[in-house]
Amino acid sequence: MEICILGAGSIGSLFGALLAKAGNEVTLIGREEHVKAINEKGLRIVGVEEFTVYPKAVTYAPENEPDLIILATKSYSTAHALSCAKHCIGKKTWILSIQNGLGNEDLALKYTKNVLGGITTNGAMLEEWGVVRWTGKGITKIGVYPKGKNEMAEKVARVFNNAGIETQVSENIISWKWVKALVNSAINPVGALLEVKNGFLLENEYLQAILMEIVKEGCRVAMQWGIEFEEHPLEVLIDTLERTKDNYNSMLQDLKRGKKTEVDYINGKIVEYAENIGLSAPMNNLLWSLIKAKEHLTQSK
Ligand SMILES: NC(=O)C1=CN([C@@H]2O[C@H](COP(=O)(O)OP(=O)(O)OC[C@H]3O[C@@H](n4cnc5c(N)ncnc54)[C@H](O)[C@@H]3O)[C@@H](O)[C@H]2O)C=CC1
Ligand SMILES: CC(C)(CO)C(=O)C(=O)O
Repeated sequence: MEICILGAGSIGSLFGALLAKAGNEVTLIGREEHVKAINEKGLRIVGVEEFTVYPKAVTYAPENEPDLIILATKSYSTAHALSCAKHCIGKKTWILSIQNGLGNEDLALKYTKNVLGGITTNGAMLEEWGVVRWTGKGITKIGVYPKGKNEMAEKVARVFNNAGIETQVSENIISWKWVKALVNSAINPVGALLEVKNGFLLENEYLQAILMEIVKEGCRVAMQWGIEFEEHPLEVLIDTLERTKDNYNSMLQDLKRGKKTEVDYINGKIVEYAENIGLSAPMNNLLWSLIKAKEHLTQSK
């Protein structure tokens, strides 16, 4: 399969490397320094598996129209990335988002109806230009966005599974995007504000109760939008905390690096969806504001 990774950073490079290793025609589209390192020395994966591949790497989307574009930028870069790559979104091209947050697939729908939604619990971190650490093996769920399944979703899942990316097809992928967003809406801002590992949020009785109330607030919004959960978000919350107890969450990592976070596309989106139907989401609103304030604090240092 001919695949473009739009936003080849941590998770995008990991998926691109595994897909290239399995013989797919992969083009990574990413930052100049990372692209230069890959073209000079190849893309090296360390951690869960260790290998080096030599995929095509460019800083600008090529003219050819791939079978699949994997959207792997941070959510705040999605709109710009799609506008830069619109010339390679052909009639046969499908776009799959493996991003956290809500709304990325809706942005892709502005360019094509061929959109797959996705979530992944694989972990990846760019260690240095050209080198990505696969920090944790997880599972990936994909499906026609917002709901449904078709031959392309099944085909992409086969290609991913053949490449060692454990993948399941869901007929209700939007519910899984919401489950991930609800879990992130609790773990990420609270862990970021307290600057603690995910495991502390689980062990501390006060914090566990607060996280559950945050998730319940988001659940009420989701259900008003007709979202039907295949697994209850509270169960996924506890499972995630147990599975990632040694992690500093990505929002805290972004703040530590003085970077923007994805809070606008997690807690911010939950507030937006609530207000669109006349509800309020006060806990998400408070966390959204606190993280925005902390972004200003860390970016001004
Ligand atoms: N890193 C991880 O373990 C996981 C990340 N995710 C999600 O996946 C998404 C990506 O996360 P990371 O890979 O960690 O972020 P990252 O910041 O490591 O990678 C994103 C890359 O996109 C590039 N980019 C931005 N705009 C671009 C454009 N217009 N054209 C080409 N490249 C562009 C950036 O330079 C950056 O290298 C986020 O939504 C994140 O929440 C989900 C699961 C796990
Ligand atoms: C699941 C979790 C919370 C793992 O840390 C994550 O997705 C993140 O850090 O963004």
